[in-house]
Amino acid sequence: MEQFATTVSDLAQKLAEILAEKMGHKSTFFKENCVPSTCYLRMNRYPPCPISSEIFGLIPHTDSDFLTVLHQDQIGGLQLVKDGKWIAVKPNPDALIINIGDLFQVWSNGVYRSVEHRVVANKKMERFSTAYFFCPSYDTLIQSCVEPSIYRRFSFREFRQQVQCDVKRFGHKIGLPRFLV
Ligand SMILES: O=C(O)CCC(=O)C(=O)O
Ligand SMILES: [Fe+2]
Repeated sequence: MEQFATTVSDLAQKLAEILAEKMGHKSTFFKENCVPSTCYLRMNRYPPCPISSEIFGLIPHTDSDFLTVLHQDQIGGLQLVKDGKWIAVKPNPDALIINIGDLFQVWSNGVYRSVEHRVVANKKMERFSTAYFFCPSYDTLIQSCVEPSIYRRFSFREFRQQVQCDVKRFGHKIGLPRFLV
């Protein structure tokens, strides 16, 4: 697991740099602010669920990070929104899935989009996935790399606190719309 974390950590760093360069920014921002100690790994287990059409394995959400590197087993169940429709991601244990998170959407001023996704549990088989969340330190200021920005500047701490607060109050994350200018 440690080996996996080290490998995907390097991968996430490289991908962030490439995505930044594509926006015309050769930035040290990610190297300075998203270090292994501020990123984390989550191991997900989805028990079989005979009523999976009524209950989600994981409710629809966007990830609260810059990007997520995801490994899933052969069972399947991950779905994402494309052109307003839910589509299934083909399970492939030999591949990694890269999701753009909320922070890259802000940093790129909406050019890169944080993808909404969910997990539908399998009726008969349990499923496992491992997600690596590429995050900055809590004090890092998140802002667009171009002007005029559609989001106001905020710290990662403020973002996490707002998400937690909304989940407690409304039962779900509101996320980026809260930070529009
Ligand atoms: O299990 C999956 O395929 C997705 C996991 C996920 O979206 C998450 O942990 O945020
Ligand atoms: Fe996710």
